[in-house]
Amino acid sequence: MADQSIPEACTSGAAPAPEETLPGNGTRGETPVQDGSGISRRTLLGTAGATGLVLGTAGGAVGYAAAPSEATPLSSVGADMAMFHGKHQPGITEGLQAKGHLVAFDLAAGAGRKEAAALLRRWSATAERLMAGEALTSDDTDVARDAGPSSLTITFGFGHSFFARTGLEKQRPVSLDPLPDFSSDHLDKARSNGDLWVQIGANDGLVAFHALRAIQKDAGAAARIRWQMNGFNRTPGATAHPMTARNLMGQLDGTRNPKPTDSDFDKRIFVPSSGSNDPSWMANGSYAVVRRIRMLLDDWEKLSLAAQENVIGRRKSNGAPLSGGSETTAMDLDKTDAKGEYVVPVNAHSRITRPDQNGGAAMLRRPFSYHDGFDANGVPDAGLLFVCWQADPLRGFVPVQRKLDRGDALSKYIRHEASGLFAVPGGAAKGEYVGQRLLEG
Ligand SMILES: C=CC1=C(C)c2cc3[nH]c(cc4nc(cc5[nH]c(cc1n2)c(C)c5CCC(=O)O)C(CCC(=O)O)=C4C)c(C)c3C=C
Ligand SMILES: [Fe+2]
Repeated sequence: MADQSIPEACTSGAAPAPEETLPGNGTRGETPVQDGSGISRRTLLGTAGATGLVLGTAGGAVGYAAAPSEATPLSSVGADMAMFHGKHQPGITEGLQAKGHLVAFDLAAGAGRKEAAALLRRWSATAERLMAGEALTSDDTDVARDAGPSSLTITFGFGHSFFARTGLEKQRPVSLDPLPDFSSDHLDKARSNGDLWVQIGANDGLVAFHALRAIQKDAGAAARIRWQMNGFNRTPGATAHPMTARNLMGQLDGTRNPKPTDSDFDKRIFVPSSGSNDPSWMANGSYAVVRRIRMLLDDWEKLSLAAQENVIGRRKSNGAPLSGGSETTAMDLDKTDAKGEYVVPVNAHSRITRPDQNGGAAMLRRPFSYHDGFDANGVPDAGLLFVCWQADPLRGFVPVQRKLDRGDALSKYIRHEASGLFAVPGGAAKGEYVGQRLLEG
């Protein structure tokens, strides 16, 4: 298939054109740029190639301009912009970004609801500016200058412990109850959970770091970093056509992700505005399960290609099911070989994770790969920052992970080392900050 795992549904047009540049150090970022046909600039560029220069009405889209004369012309990679305001927070349905930072904070001793509200207000203002490709209002470090918005997204969530710290226990969703223990867990508590969670993604490493640093500085005395993880994916635009991303085992990973065009997508991924057990402040929100999953690459890479393909149940080259066809062909679970054995083994990861094998359980996987160096013996500390999104973790991640725990062929080659579960509220309306309905409700 020639489709990326997650369509770039929420990406707007591009950075503002030069004539939209504001005096001072900011650019006006709220208006997606459209050509006369109403097609966003991103759509046009998608056919022209992702590295082409973005031409605006006055000659070129610009990012981070101190003054028009200093504006840097951007390619579509730099100009692409996700919207901060909306029904859902950004960073859930957009395509995978090249760089990611996952960071959890704990509120400082003495910080409560008031300080948390002020922090979310600061964070939201920062996210809105940076996602629009604007500089910070004060003390900007210039790290992201010249790079444009680069599809930056900043997403905020609340962990189970946040609610007792802020006296908001009555507002804590039942879905935030701790995940069950799984027999294969090797979890490091210091790198798990946290009061607050921030996911930063961008298609430029400097833009992502700049956002991370700004978010950390905004925390001030109100919250301290509990853990931080850094990840990456293939740079969008590296291939002529969008393709499903590969992970560090070399597999196409994301083929069977739910698509925003699926009729039941919203129901599976987002909390409805009414009719669920969730508190009203979670309307249009989602639950993120975060797992740092180390890949035992030295063992994995010793396997033959055929053995690797049996572990997943798909061809490594093109992601096609072992039962035949191409990446998008439906898997034939009943197909047998000459010996009468299933061609997709009974413990193949792709067989046992399917919604139809798990009471309909589905999730949107939006991971980053990570590599944190090699140990003294040359063993890589590398794997997947597995982030999955669902309306209800008890009907998404939990049943599937239970199943994997009982007999996934992949489990010999991975180790779950950290875990988090976060309630990610719906998007902020104009003039609102993320989580306002919880903190001021
Ligand atoms: C509990 C949920 C899951 C964990 C943990 C998980 C880890 C994990 N997965 C891969 C690689 C692949 N996963 C694939 C499919 C797939 N995986 C899950 C869930 C978890 N994976 C689901 C729900 C699915 C889709 C099932 C379906 O609907 O058919 C695939 C196949 C291609 C694809 O569909 O994406 C690969 C490859 C790794 C390497 C990994 C841990 C490191
Ligand atoms: Fe998987």
